Amino acid sequence: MRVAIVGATGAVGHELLRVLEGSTLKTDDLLLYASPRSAGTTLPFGGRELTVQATPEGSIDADVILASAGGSISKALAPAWVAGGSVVIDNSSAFRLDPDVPLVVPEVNGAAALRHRGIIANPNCTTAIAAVAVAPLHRAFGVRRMIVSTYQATSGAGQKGIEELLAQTHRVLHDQPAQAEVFAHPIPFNVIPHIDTFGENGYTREEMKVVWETRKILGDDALQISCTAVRIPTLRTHAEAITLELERPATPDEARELLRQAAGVEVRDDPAGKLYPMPLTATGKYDVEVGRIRSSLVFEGGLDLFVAGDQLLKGAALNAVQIAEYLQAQGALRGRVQG
Ligand SMILES: NC(=O)C1=CN([C@@H]2O[C@H](COP(=O)(O)OP(=O)(O)OC[C@H]3O[C@@H](n4cnc5c(N)ncnc54)[C@H](OP(=O)(O)O)[C@@H]3O)[C@@H](O)[C@H]2O)C=CC1
Ligand SMILES: N[C@@H](CC(=O)OP(=O)(O)O)C(=O)O
Repeated sequence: MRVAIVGATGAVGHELLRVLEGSTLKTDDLLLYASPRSAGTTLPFGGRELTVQATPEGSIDADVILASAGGSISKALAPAWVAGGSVVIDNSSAFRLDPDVPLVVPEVNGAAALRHRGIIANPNCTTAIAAVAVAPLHRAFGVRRMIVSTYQATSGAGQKGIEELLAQTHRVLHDQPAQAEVFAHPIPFNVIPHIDTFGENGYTREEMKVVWETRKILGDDALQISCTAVRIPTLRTHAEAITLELERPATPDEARELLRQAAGVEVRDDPAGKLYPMPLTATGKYDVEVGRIRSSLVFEGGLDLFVAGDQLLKGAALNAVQIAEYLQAQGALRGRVQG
């Protein structure tokens, strides 16, 4: 099995390398690609240093391509990768809403991946993290309406987001002005309700991704969703407050019990013991933390919860590798016959 990572030097790319090292995916050979400026640099994998190459224009000789170099690269190059016989698992938003492209969170709708035509899309990070927590509740109680407020880490904007938070914080602490480049405003000691571009309905694209992509993953176009997406000055891991109106009433105990059995979820819910989801505890974890589970004061029989999930893992790299692992476990990912 030959695996390639396109965007290996980025925030998601680094995590792809780490996740692959511990993965059950049998990787005989790993090829690393990035922009021409990274060509010749090396990254550690399996005790060796692998050399990064400039991403070629055409096909790549790999069975699986894990793409995390942005939407424009995926849009331009994925058709050639597929024509060359590779299965592409794409972290960008380029193909997520394409009806011919499965949008997959393995714990929720893994079987959809089997219907791919060469490309499988990895969801938006905020969406994937919410889906892991909400899908079991949707199956059991039927979610009618879902209201989400997010607290998104700076690494959601990639490596440059991390660098901007660190550099600006240093400047602010030394009484120097912080110049915003990556984010719309200085991010240290601030929260910014603006991620991606604003649409005509007043919602941002990040917020609408949560609406569109959650419906596709849960296979429920009737689901009513509203989201407010906010950038906060953390380095890593997105948190989300989620309110659910349910078709069939659920108690917090029923929800906790259900979520304890759910794949990819860690119930962390003992407020008296100061135990609840937080970026500090969820960072580096494969499971999404879910807690603060309580009866909604607004929707009778509904629920309020708080989740925290490492968006570079479950929101990107881990989910992508889990899709490949799922395909392999189903016998749907065989090494190509080399000609
Ligand atoms: N960060 C996150 O939390 C999440 C990100 N994603 C998606 O994953 C993708 C990558 O994001 P992220 O890792 O954060 O971004 P980064 O900015 O950290 O990394 C971007 C990567 O793309 C490479 N790249 C840039 N331009 C080119 C080019 N012209 N040709 C080939 N490679 C190029 C970069 O290489 P170089 O180092 O050489 O510039 C780098 O490896 C995006 O589509 C993003 O939307 C999805 C979910 C979550
Ligand atoms: N937009 C997300 C991360 C991301 O890259 O999302 P998408 O893959 O949908 O563009 C954030 O900034 O936190």
